[in-house]
Amino acid sequence: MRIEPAVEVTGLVKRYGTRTAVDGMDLTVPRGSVTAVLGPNGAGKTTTVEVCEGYRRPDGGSVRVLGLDPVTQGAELRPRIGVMLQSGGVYPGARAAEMLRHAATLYADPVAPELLIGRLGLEACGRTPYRRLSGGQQQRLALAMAVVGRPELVFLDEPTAGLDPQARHATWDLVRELRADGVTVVLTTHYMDEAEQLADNVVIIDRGRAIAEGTPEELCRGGAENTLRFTGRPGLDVASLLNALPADALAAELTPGNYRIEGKIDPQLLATVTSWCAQHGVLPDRLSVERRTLEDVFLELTGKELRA
Ligand SMILES: Nc1ncnc2c1ncn2[C@@H]1O[C@H](COP(=O)(O)OP(=O)(O)OP(=O)(O)O)[C@@H](O)[C@H]1O
Repeated sequence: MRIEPAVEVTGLVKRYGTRTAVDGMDLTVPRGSVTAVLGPNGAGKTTTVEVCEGYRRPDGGSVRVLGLDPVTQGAELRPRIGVMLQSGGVYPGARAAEMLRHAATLYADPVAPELLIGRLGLEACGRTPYRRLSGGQQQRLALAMAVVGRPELVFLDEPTAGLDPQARHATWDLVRELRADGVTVVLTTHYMDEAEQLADNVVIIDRGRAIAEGTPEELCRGGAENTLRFTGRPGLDVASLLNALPADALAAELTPGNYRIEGKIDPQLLATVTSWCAQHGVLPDRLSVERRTLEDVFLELTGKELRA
């Protein structure tokens, strides 16, 4: 028997006036997984997630969330999902702890609000009105609100954007616990390490469609196993470097001053590169042999860095 995915988006189209924000999106989120949706600014991540949450009506295609249509069956769906929006949706004068306690009363079997307040380091701001919380505190409160009802499925839109490292790790731990409890998590993120750390499944989207999907390992497996990277002055003569390398090697200046060589990276190739650098008066300020990362895959597929 086919186990129905938590989210199944097929051929989704969403327009804002004449602008097509989502243009034939296919997205499947298996139950119990953490799925990270990665994409450059404006790729359509938030719009896709908002359609799944029932906040926006699709202009085409089909969307099923926990087997339900978010538009026509929203009332049935909403109590079963948790939503953390990028911003808004909150009365600015309400106090943090009151809001969370109130949210908890709306559910049959909520998580104790005090537990979440402790876990997310919000103890100091329980009596603070929402509008006076720092950006990071507002975000952690939004996360607490999203999970307080013990949802089956949680949507987190850039949950750790702008958080300090401690709050970021607290958020990651919470996501791992949700997953261990069988909760399905869909998160959008600009952080590759977040996707690598948390996601079972990564979907890369660009210009309103999914362009690649798989586990982080699967996505990184294609192409060369190792890369050699170095940082030097921008605009080095890559064609000349390529001439010095074995025929099957690739070299590119990925972003100004950041060079990458792919191929069979062995001690001989390393010596060739450093000798080329010496001949051209280049002292790399960083030189390393690394595995291909999600960032590389992303850059190859979209031609863009996540954060410009
Ligand atoms: N309410 C709106 N009205 C008009 N255009 C919109 C609206 N919301 C989004 N857009 C446009 O739709 C496109 C997709 O936006 P969306 O916010 O879904 O992308 P995103 O991938 O979440 O981007 P980001 O990473 O910057 O949050 C963008 O071109 C954006 O300018």
